[in-house]
Amino acid sequence: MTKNIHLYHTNSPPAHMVISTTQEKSDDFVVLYASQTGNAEWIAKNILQEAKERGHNGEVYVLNDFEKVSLPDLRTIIFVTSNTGDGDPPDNSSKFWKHLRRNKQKDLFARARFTILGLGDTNYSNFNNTAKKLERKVKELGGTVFYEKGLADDAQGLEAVVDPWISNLWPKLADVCVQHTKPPTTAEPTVTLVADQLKSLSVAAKPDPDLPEALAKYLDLPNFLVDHRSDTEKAAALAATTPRAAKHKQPVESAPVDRYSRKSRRNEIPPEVEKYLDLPNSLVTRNKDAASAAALPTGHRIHVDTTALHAAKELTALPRVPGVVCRLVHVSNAPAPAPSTSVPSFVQAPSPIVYTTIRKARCLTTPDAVKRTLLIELEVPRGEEVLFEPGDAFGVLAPNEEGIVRAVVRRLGMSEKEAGEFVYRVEAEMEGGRIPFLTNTSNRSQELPSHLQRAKAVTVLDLLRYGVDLTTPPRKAMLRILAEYTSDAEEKKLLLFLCSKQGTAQFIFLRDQSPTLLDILTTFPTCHPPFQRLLDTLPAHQPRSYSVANSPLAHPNSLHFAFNVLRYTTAAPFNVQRQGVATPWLDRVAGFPSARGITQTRAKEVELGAKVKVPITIRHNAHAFVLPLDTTKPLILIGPGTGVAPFIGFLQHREHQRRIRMSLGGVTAFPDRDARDGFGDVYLFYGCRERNKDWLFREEMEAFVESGVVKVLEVVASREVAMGEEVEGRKKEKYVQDAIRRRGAEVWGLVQGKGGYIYVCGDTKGMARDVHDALTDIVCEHGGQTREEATKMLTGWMERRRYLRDLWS
Ligand SMILES: Cc1cc2nc3c(=O)[nH]c(=O)nc-3n(C[C@H](O)[C@H](O)[C@H](O)COP(=O)(O)O)c2cc1C
Repeated sequence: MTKNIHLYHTNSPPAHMVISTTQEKSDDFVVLYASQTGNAEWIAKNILQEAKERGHNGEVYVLNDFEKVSLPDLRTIIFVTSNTGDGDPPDNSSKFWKHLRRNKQKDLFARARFTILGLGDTNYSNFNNTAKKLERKVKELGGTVFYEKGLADDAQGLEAVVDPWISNLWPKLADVCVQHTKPPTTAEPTVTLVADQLKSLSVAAKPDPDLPEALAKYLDLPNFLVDHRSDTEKAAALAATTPRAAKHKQPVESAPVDRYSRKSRRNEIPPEVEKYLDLPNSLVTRNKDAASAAALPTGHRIHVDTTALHAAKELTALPRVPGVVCRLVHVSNAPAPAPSTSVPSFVQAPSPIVYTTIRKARCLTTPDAVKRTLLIELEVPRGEEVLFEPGDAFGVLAPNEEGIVRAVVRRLGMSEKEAGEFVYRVEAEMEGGRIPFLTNTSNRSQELPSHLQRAKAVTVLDLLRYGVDLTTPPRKAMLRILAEYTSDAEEKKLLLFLCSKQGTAQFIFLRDQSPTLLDILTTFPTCHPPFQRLLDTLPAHQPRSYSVANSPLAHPNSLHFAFNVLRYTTAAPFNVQRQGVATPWLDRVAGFPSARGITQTRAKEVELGAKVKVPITIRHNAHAFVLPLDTTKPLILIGPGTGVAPFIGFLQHREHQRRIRMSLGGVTAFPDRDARDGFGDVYLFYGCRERNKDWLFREEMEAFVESGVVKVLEVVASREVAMGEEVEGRKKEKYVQDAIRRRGAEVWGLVQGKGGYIYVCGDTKGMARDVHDALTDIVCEHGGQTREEATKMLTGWMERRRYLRDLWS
């Protein structure tokens, strides 16, 4: 049902009777957002909340809910949109975009003044394509821009653009939209630093046992903040500045240890109680994880250079403290959840979750390869139907690592019982003077972040395992919230510094260290946020997407996929071990030995039978990264590393199509052609580091060449080439784009002469751009076009879906 939001002052005529003038202020506004992984949603809701605090009336909707407002009647719109795929709009705006494509109303936005905040990533060549496209479209349909769009870059940290863009939005919004109440004075826009307080931040000389060796040499540099002081020294320094805070920060050495304190009670059961534990109805439960508690990860301390903090007299441009949104309500009569390996029901997936089993796992690289790549074959259970075609992807719903989950629980001071047995409901907060997002109070749960809206009976452990992202570096808003719960004045100041203008460089430096939530909490030991407050700002935990590497014609009930196991060490001098979420989990559940003890050769296969369940959700290809229907079209497949995985599916498919046609005696979908001529040439460009270590799918590729499915296979190995090495007077090829350039005349002939299709798949960092440049060169050289014409031609191929890319970073 269409809901008309109020567009005019109460004594104004209804919208459809009013001829708008550009000067006239609208009574309210809407924020329309599209978000794939939650950033745009979070920002959109925060914009609305702050606007309300500033006296504006407004509402927020996901773009696919556009029918809840009447688009032609909207007067002031703030769009916030991210991207997915190759500059494509997020899934939750697909209906809206379809509506725009079909729309016949040329003046759909004639009354609207609008602005756009785009969230993108410069690792992708179509940077912020959706925001740019949206702006063009809304202008075409009559909309006028009231504030220049902002294009934020996730590669640099969204905040660098988002924060100033939002700050500058307010006066512009006030020009076009009525402020019904006077905005309250915003709390704490600036923190003034007292010189004396800053002294306590200087570096002391005692080495920190946690400090990576490589860092030691920096310790004597002024202002490199690694705090080596003992707790006594710290407390003394603190007492000198803030007597109240010092009370909370007793030096460990001098504090009497109260073994019955709330804190020690959690991990230690007094011996006198121990003997009663096995009695039925004992009030104290044995902490089964007590023994392993010591083995939980402790988190890494992050490092911050405080030179700029010392130089600053004040901290400015601090984000406002985000509003309280989530409340955790204990559902007292709910039964404790049974232990389960299934994904909790509150988790929303784009398609129904299917529990597959791992049938086979194979390591595709040798133990000395730089990356470790696994191929996993999942079996879809009988009775479940998973329809897919080569080029589709699916999401794996892996939980956050259990050790990190438990360590966060411990760090937040929750007991095992509170976290694992108590059942909670996540509700939208109603109290504390918060201004609700929605005027219609009947469906308050919509104010919650989408990923928590169905959390009606959950445990804290399940929220931490499947609900929230614990590994993405924190947003500034998160640090701002954490500052509110930090008792030590120095730590608090440092948190505020990191979210301030003066701390911009250090915030970027912090992101480069890829800290997890646990690392942040470890770095700021006096920070004790309530768990529900973290729910307000932690991003949604996401299924991890993988391309299907098989054809349903070859393996109808299986899904194969290949991936690099993500484990790495951060750049020197930090050298911190990090790992991804889903790939180490898959590595473990697939039954391989741990990464440290890799012994298997690339040939080793693990047959697992039906032991392990992997929950998946199919994501159909929104951007048509699938084979063309006409099999006579030539294919140019470019996929270095695991980017080749979908092409293995393509080629299996082609192989089976050929077999089927042959077995039918050459009867094709195009009866005028003989089956043998019914398939276009296939060129496969593949890149690896060293052929004998990480040439993935080597046997398969060679077999495709043998059977004639692939006409040309080019394999380029980047680490087999020394700097500037030449062969026959030419630079030796290192990357796929080098081989593409060498075969430029053929590529041009296949695409332009025979209507061929180009597919590019893989990691975006540079590769997609380099391949794009090589293709531009080919069009110039072999097609006789200028660079500008070549760029236009490639854009045309993209629009006609003859040049397709499936990229990730
Ligand atoms: C699979 C994937 C594809 C993406 N494609 C693009 C792209 O083509 N262009 C771009 O500017 N940003 C791209 N991005 C970056 C997102 O727009 C950016 O990370 C944004 O912050 C995500 O916001 P959201 O959580 O609201 O979806 C992509 C991100 C992912 C994960």
